[in-house]
Amino acid sequence: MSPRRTVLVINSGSSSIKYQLVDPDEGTALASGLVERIGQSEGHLEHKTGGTKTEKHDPVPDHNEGLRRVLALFDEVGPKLDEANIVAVGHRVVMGGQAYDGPVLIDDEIVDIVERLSPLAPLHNPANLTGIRVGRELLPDVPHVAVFDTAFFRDLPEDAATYALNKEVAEQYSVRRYGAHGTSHQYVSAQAAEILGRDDLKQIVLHIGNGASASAVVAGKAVDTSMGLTPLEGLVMGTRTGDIDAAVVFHLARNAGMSIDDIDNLFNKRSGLLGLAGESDLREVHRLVEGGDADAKLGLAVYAHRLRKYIGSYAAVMGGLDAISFTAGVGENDDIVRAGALAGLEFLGIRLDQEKNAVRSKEARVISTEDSAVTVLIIPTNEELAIARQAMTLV
Ligand SMILES: Nc1ncnc2c1ncn2[C@@H]1O[C@H](COP(=O)(O)OP(=O)(O)O)[C@@H](O)[C@H]1O
Ligand SMILES: CC(=O)OP(=O)(O)O
Ligand SMILES: [Mg+2]
Repeated sequence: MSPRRTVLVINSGSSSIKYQLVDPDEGTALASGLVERIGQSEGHLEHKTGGTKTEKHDPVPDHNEGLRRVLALFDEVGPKLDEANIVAVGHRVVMGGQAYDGPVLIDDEIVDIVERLSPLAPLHNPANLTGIRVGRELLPDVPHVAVFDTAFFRDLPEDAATYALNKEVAEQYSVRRYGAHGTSHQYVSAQAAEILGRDDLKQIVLHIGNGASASAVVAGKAVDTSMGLTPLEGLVMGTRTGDIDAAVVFHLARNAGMSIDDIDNLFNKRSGLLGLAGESDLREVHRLVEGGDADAKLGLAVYAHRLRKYIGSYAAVMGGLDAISFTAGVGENDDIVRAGALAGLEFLGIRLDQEKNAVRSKEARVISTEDSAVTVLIIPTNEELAIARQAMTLV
């Protein structure tokens, strides 16, 4: 029997680093963890392996140091990386522009390209790049592979990908809709097709985490998605506005004396649920709602309203709808958000089974009624496994 092969997957994100040591053949994680509160006075590092969890609370100044600590923890607690038979390191990269519809082996040129694309994912690509740089430095003898969030959306139909912006300006500055979270949308839509035993589905995937996006997928191909030039467009998110009239930018620049950077920061980091309710985490928002907080109640209503709007519009884009899948931190765990997103959509053939919706489980499952024309599912995403398997195709 050949020894077990593993892939180290690094998701160096906007505000955290998540990682997994994956067995791509078995589909299991041998170790996983995250670094949070990077740059704050107290950091949080969590490393899980073989049923044990190690936690640290030392400050983590930046992503570079965070990743070094992670690799040191593997050495300290295990599994030892030099004994893990790592055949590839897979890196999540949010923005790959129009160039990639699949994974690529990372060399210096790819590093340059990821850097040049940073203006199109300013919160994500610089952090992804740090992960790649430190990873290549500390693990120089294994191939490193970039798996782009945008790859699944590279071939969106032109009418969905094009903004009604002056053509010359759009072309000169690469302004179009690229989407994001594609690795998750691809993984979850494939799972839904497998569970339902159909490869011709018209389906909607709702990836609702801190960042949140919706996609419309027909027979395995993405035909629309809610994130655009950057991961700011679309759904209401933890701290991001999602869709907003672009004229709000002109208004604030002219009348509130805000600079472009101020407005960027406002839209990306101080808006969404945080801006409406004072909390970005749904668990906190629900706690406030239970206490009678009117801002939190409105925040939650705006959040659900946007989800309903996307479901309706994607049913129209696809000319029908067979399945809706909820995934990511909120989608997998929050029955109130799921019910709110589907409320009043019975006319589309969507009937949520309230009891099934309330069950807590880590398993993929159907939560619509037997007689619902549209099957509603919860499908836990596994971006790390999807990245590991894509990386394996190149090594
Ligand atoms: N039990 C839960 N109930 C409701 N929401 C939850 C629960 N657990 C996590 N969440 C939500 O999931 C979010 C994180 O989702 P995740 O997919 O991990 O996001 P990201 O990858 O963008 O960091 C949290 O901010 C919180 O709002
Ligand atoms: C693209 C994006 O929004 O990613 P995340 O949800 O990890 O912030
Ligand atoms: Mg995520």
